Amino acid sequence: MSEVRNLFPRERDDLQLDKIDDTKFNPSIRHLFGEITQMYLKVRNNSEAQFSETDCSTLLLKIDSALQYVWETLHTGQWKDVDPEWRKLYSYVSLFKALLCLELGKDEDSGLVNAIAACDMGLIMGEPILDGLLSNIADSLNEKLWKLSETKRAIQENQKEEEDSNECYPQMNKENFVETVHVPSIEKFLLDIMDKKPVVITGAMDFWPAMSESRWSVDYVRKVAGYRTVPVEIGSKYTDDAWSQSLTTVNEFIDNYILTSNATAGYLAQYQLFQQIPQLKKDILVPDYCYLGTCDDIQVNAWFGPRGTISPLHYDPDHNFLSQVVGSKYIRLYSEEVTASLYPHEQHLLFNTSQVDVEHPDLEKFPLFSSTPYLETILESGSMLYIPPRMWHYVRSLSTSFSDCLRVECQWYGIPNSGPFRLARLGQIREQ
Ligand SMILES: O=C(O)CCC(=O)C(=O)O
Ligand SMILES: [Fe+2]
Repeated sequence: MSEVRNLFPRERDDLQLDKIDDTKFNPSIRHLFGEITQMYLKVRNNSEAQFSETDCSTLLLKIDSALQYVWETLHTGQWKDVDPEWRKLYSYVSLFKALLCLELGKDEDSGLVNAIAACDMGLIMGEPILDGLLSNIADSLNEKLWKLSETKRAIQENQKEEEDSNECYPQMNKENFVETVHVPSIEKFLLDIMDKKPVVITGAMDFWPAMSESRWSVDYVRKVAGYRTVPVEIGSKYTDDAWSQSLTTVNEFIDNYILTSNATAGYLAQYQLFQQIPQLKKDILVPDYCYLGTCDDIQVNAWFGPRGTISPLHYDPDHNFLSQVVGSKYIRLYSEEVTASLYPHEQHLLFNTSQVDVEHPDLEKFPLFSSTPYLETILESGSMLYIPPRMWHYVRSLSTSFSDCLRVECQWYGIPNSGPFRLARLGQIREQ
């Protein structure tokens, strides 16, 4: 375990605390942070004689109250307005907590699991610090736990048997099919496709490591990320009242929602998993089409879930390359011009989402919907769907599915789905 412990900064200077502007904090939290930092350095330098187990527990209490205080601040007002200094503070305190968890856990699995959870909370809620240190620590610990569990693990079957799923296939009309193009040239993409129409692009993912020998099996995801904490959406769609979000480990998510038929859907949705677990990013190759815009900010979001997840009809501001790695999805597309016939929500946080349940529309309430033209496709593993900015899309998974969505020119248009996770979307973050 000492190699993981060695990843934690040892000296005050190594912590680069000068990069954090603590004048943004009130005196009590500044004082608490100073105290915690000092204690962390003592623990890190292994001054066992001076630092007993009781001291460690006291430190943990201080750390937890600091985290709680910062959490409150992070959840006040809109996510986009949160001062990055508070997020950095959250990351530092999470780093200190991770070391404490290892110390208190005495190298038992539970200590490692708690340490990973601390790092992940820092990654989800915080700002990157110290060159991705939280990510590196969590990655090393995950690998350790995976190796430890290998000896205990019974041979597990990889995939749940998918029951005969014909009835979940939609009735489709050939005339509405989205055009399919096999690896279009850059010129063709630029002149005929970009900003103009959606197309299914085949062949562009053939060399993705993620696609080789079905690399992205459930077992692989467990290996790379099993013990990592991620936000998941619970409930079939984010417009439902019963919809909520929770934080869970990838292993728990797989056990409870992917490998078990569950009455409530769980969806690891629109999440920047690759920022949190950069190792997974090596498995995908961003296609050249993504570099054609004026902006090179490419965001990769993961969508991992069982059969039956639904993303209600909505639009996003970016060019989107929805790339299907595992399984298949039914997708319906409507152009921006027909927006009025799609009855967008009036609530300001949902203005980019239609009120219509696409496959079971209430035509008395939404009469224009039935005659509104659309395109549709079943996106299969190995294909990517180009969705132009502001084109409406509805997505339902037809099997266990893993998609990566590559977004280009992500800009803040006030569209509320760019929060730490989609908590921000429904205004569940308290307004001041
Ligand atoms: O795959 C899904 O469930 C939704 C995908 C989506 O909305 C997007 O990539 O923008
Ligand atoms: Fe979308």
